[in-house]
Amino acid sequence: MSKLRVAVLGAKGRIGSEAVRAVEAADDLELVAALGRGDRLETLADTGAQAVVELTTPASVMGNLDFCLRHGIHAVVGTTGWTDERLAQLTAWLDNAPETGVLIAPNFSIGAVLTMKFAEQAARYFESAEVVELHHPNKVDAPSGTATRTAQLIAAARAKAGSAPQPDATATALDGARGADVDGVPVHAIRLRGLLAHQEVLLGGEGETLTIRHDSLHHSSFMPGILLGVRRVVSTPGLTFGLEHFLDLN
Ligand SMILES: NC(=O)C1=CN([C@@H]2O[C@H](COP(=O)(O)OP(=O)(O)OC[C@H]3O[C@@H](n4cnc5c(N)ncnc54)[C@H](OP(=O)(O)O)[C@@H]3O)[C@@H](O)[C@H]2O)C=CC1
Ligand SMILES: O=C(O)C1=N[C@H](C(=O)O)C[C@H](O)C1
Repeated sequence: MSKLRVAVLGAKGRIGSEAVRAVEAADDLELVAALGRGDRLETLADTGAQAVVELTTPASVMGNLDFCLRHGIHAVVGTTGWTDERLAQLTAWLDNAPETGVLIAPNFSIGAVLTMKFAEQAARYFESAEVVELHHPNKVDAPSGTATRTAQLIAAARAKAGSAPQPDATATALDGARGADVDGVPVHAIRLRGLLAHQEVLLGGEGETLTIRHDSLHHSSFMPGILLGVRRVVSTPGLTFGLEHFLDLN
């Protein structure tokens, strides 16, 4: 059977360089291009790439996806910075490329995906929910894509259950003291040398709290999810948001 032809964008970055090694090591995949900033995107078409792994920056991702979709190249996207406006633009591009698939995964690690799932399940049982994400200090965006998605899932679950607004008597606060407000869920971002990617979801009810914590200790934690995404996206046209859709979670 012929190997799936895969390219990595952001190939010299922290996660991109690990993804290059993971694709090279996979028996069923062939790395046909490993591109960094300034490299010609035409290389993707020239090398016959069938799927791209996009691991660049929020400033670069849209231009790269525009090129991929105009050339019918499937994409697995780990890059963060997704807004409603960006998703609408991507959906419009996909409408013109109905056979092409795009997976956007706020987090490729199984533990982080489960953290989001557990938080979503637990949200309606607690009065209070806050998210704390902790990352290496080289990260350019805050809060993290994972924390934003987690807060959105919590907020949607609370809204569906008819939960009351969260209790919070704060009357005065320094800017940022209560974190970023993501659909009514406070999200706090910590940047600390020595860390990689970590998250705590804190839930509070009468007389009890529940803390769900996940730690990515090495970029290798993201690789099984990236490889699964590549294998599945080529037969999944349209937009898939979240790796959970490619996992057998119920
Ligand atoms: N979904 C997930 O599970 C994960 C997602 N991420 C996300 O992936 C992204 C990358 O993270 P990280 O590796 O830490 O960041 P890095 O800054 O280490 O890597 C990004 C790389 O992309 C390069 N780059 C920038 N623009 C382009 C372009 N147009 N074409 C090709 N390459 C480009 C950068 O080059 P230069 O240095 O010259 O700017 C850099 O080498 C972030 O958005 C991060 O949040 C990270 C880990 C896990
Ligand atoms: O920049 C990172 O490192 C990470 N980015 C993603 C995010 O913003 O959620 C995933 C993971 O947290 C690592």
